[in-house]
Amino acid sequence: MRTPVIIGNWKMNLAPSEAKALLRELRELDLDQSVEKGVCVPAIDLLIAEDILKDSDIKFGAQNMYFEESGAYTGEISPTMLNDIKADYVILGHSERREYFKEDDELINKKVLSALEHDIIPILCVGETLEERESNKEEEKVRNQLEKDLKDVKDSDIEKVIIAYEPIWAIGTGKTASSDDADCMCKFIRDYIKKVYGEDYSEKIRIQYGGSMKPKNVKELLAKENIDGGLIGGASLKASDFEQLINYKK
Ligand SMILES: O=C[C@H](O)COP(=O)(O)O
Repeated sequence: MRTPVIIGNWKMNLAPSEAKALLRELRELDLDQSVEKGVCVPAIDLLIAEDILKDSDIKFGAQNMYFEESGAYTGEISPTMLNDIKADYVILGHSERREYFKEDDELINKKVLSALEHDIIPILCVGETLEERESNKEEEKVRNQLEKDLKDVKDSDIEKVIIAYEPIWAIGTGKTASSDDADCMCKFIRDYIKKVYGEDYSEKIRIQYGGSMKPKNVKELLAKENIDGGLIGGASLKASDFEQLINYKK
């Protein structure tokens, strides 16, 4: 039985004063304890998240990191810095990082391996563009990303990874993949893990859906066999929406 996992990705939103207010609101919510939950905040908000969430069961993490531990890498944060503040997660390979910051699979793979080596849970994002979907290339695209981004990830580490299937055309657009299509791609990912790592691991690994997941569609999406949670952008910025998402079983 996989524990559902719902994570907010704040993206480049909420300056420290706003972050403080939302985190304090989140901490006061009555959230379903059977759901793993967390927020991945901008780097400048990480210390605030550590402080405000420390006695709650809401975890937190970063939206990116570099793979080296320290050095002359202006503008980056490292896995050891995330360890120092006990961050639980790091989002890697988000389509916005791939598109706007030209991150390629080789770099993402180094980051995934580094996160695992430092006991930080990587939330690896994969997904196709609209053009790729319209030409029936979504499986090819996602398989290719998985092959490259998970290269050299050991059997003993694979179940720690969370994979987020995020069709790019559904991100921030209000268009959600149908629950059947989302489930079908999450199953495709699970089957890939089964082929490479075996059935045991494929049954344990958690696969999220991301792309305009909202209180109104969360129940239907998470009722699907292969969708174990959500990576939520816009709807994670409002406490009441985040509450409804986490409490989707109620
Ligand atoms: O990481 C989150 C996804 O990009 C989804 O964003 P969204 O919920 O605003 O569509």
